[in-house]
Formats: sequence, C-alpha cells, structure tokens
Amino acid sequence: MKPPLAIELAGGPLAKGRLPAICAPLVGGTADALVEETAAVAEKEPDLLEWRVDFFEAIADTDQVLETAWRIRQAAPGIPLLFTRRSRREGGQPIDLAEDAVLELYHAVCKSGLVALVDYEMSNEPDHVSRVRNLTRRCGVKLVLSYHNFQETPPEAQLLARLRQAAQLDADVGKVAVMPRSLEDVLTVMHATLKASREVGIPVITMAMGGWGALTRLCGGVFGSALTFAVGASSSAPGQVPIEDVRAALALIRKAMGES
Ligand SMILES: O=C1C[C@@](O)(C(=O)O)C[C@@H](O)[C@@H]1O
Repeated sequence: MKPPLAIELAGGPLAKGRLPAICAPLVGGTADALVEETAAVAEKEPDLLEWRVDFFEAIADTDQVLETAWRIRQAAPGIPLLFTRRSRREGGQPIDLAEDAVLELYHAVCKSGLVALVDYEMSNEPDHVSRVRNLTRRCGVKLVLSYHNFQETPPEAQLLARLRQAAQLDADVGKVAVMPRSLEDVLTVMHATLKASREVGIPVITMAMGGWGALTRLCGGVFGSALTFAVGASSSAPGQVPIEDVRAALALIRKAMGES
C-alpha cells in the first residue's frame, strides 16, 4: 500500500529497499494556470506536489491563495501538498510581501488543512522560524527547514551543520540545495547526505543543482536523501529532471543494486 505521506517512510539507502519520494513543483502564476498545471502533473503520480507560491501573482491576497490551494487539491486528489514561499535571497521570485505578511499567510494556509507540509528557510529570523514551528505543530502540518545556495557548494562541515541545525530547530525534515562548481562539490553533497542521514535523526533532503547536480537528483536516495524534486510540467530550479526519467533511473539503480 502506498503510504499517505511517502516522505515519512522514505529516506533510507536504496540498498535497504527504500526509494526517495518524488516531488513535482507547481509554478503557475495564476489560479487557472496552476489548476491546469496540477492536472497535468497529477497524471504522472508524484508522491508530493510543491506549490511554489512565490510564483503566484496574487500571493498578497490570502483569500485567493486559500482558494487556489483548494483548487490544487481538487485537481490532484490524494497527493499531499508542500507549500513553499522561497525568498528572493535564497533563489525565489521577487515578491512584495514583508516577512510578517508571509507568516500570516503561512498561518492561514496551515489552519486551512489544505497543506501537509510547509517549507521555511533556516536563514529567517530565529523568532520567525520558531513562530512557524509553533503554528505548524498546532495545525498538524510538517515543517521542512531549508537552506539554498545558488552560488556555490559550501564545505561538507557547513552542509552538515545546516542539517543538524534543522534538527535542533525541531524540523520534521531538513533540506539543503546548493550549486556545484565542480564534480568534487557533487561528492561533497553526497558525502554530507550520507553522514547526515545517519546521524541527524530526521529525514534529510539534499541536492546539487545545475547539470552536474542532476546526478544527485537521481542517485541522492542511495546516500540517504528522502526526496527528489522532479519536473512534472515545469521546473522550479536548474537541473531538475523529468519525473519519467527519475523513475527510470531509480528503477535501474535499484535493479543494479540487487533490489526488486
Ligand atoms: O528547495 C527546493 C529544491 C529546489 O531548489 C531544487 O533544486 O530542486 C526546487 C525548489 O522548488 C524547492 O523548494
């Protein structure tokens, strides 16, 4: 039976018979575009959908956000929704919303019961991070605490520190996405993933972006990444691979590693 929230069960090495969950981003700018996008993506049966609300033109109108979240859920029944406002600082779209307004939006969305998880960046004010932690807990929503670096790949110790920090801040999931400047950087991400998945005590999601980083999107599960972002209709970051290709690669890796 398919688990209700694959991410809760995913995350071990494939050699132990587990697969990373597959999450497809939604990046439409309007409600109608998002509904169309969702219907197309849902046919590909990702484990999770991520609504990148920073792409949504009406992000400042909470009622429209809630109504659109509801329409997304209707267009993809049974697929849990991850709600993400990526800040411009960490690679998101420029939006005209102060952080307090973002928190109010998160509050309304969590209370609505429409989303299963939210993503919030660890680099936000500690007070904001703890407010998001408290409200997600009150609403029964899982919290992904994330870190993104579109410029470079910090050293392994820093990646590990970020994932440990997510656990210390009581996240349900820790996530890092970084830009590799060399193949060594790709290895750094995978090494940090293996260590973190063994020691931090919460599921970790990691990836390197861009062309080299595509390797981590296909093989990251082997090293303990709980989830991989893959393109259903449109990509939300450089290097994302179509869902079909990710599935084929995962099946091949499992077979080659001797798993059925
Ligand atoms: O954090 C991430 C990961 C990501 O940046 C990627 O590289 O796949 C894509 C984003 O939409 C998501 O919020």
